[in-house]
Amino acid sequence: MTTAPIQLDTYKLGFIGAGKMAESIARGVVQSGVLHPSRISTAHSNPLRRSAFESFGVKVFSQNQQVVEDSDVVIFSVKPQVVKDVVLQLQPLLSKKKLLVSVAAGVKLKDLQTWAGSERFVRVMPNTPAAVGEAATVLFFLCTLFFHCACFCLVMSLGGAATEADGELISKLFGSVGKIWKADEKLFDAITGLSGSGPAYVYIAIEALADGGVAAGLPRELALGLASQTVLGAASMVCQSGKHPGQLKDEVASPGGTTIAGIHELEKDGFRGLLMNAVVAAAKRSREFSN
Ligand SMILES: NC(=O)C1=CN([C@@H]2O[C@H](COP(=O)(O)OP(=O)(O)OC[C@H]3O[C@@H](n4cnc5c(N)ncnc54)[C@H](O)[C@@H]3O)[C@@H](O)[C@H]2O)C=CC1
Ligand SMILES: O=C(O)[C@@H]1CCC=N1
Repeated sequence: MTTAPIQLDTYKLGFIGAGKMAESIARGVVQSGVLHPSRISTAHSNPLRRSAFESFGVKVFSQNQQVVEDSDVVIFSVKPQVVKDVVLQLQPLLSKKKLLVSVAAGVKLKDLQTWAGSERFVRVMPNTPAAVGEAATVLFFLCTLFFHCACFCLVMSLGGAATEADGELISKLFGSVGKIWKADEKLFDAITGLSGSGPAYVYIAIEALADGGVAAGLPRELALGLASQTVLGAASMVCQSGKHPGQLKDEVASPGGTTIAGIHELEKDGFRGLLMNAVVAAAKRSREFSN
């Protein structure tokens, strides 16, 4: 049975779970111009959550069912602990005409498809810098085997009812709020521990760098501005220079200078190991969410 294509220029997007991740995606998508806010909806009973979305033109219903009925693409953005109940509750409305997406950490695609009674499901691991168009997003979807122009095209994997066009739609949507990658689902826990949770590690680093500036005598506002711009600049150098971060680090550390004195302190206290441990621990926690 062929899957009805979703019209790129008219489809409507709904979020089940109007929280921080949903808001970040919605803000980024609207900011990018890919979707007008009138084509986006969600539902919440909390006035603060409602006004957060209504403030940039998103329609806020009172019930999840209304969101599903109003949407062609439905993003499940509730916590992993509740996603099963939420999908099961909405299952009667999740027709094959709708493209379903989950951003929930650790929840496996096969389980999502079972609960939804639909294989037209895509797993996505974004992060909150989507709100400013700088997300790191990874996609995984099972796609049907199909022949295209007499050549054989095996996209990702077999068995799903998501189509290549569905994958292109999701790639365009999340590509509008940052960079996208595709990866096998078995990597998703590690991906979640690194890029899903990673912004929080960097926020702590920025806060600590600013505290260091204050400890060295800087006014708080100047210290925070310098810390955040330094991290933004360093990340931009890695993304744009094509150089390895180790080389970029060596380019800053002058012999007998200030930087190597600071690096020595970091290395003495296991800075690298601490960051590695954070990613590994978050990936482990993500694995705990799967059935
Ligand atoms: N916050 C982040 O940086 C990231 C979050 N995620 C994933 O996104 C999902 C949401 O995470 P957050 O936005 O951080 O959590 P959140 O707690 O900010 O948002 C979840 C929202 O769902 C609502 N909710 C709870 N039960 C509901 C129900 N039955 N029907 C409708 N809404 C319901 C809650 O009131 C809350 O507003 C999680 O699965 C998480 O793993 C993925 C990547 C990054
Ligand atoms: O902390 C969490 O569980 C979510 C998933 C990745 C980032 N935030």
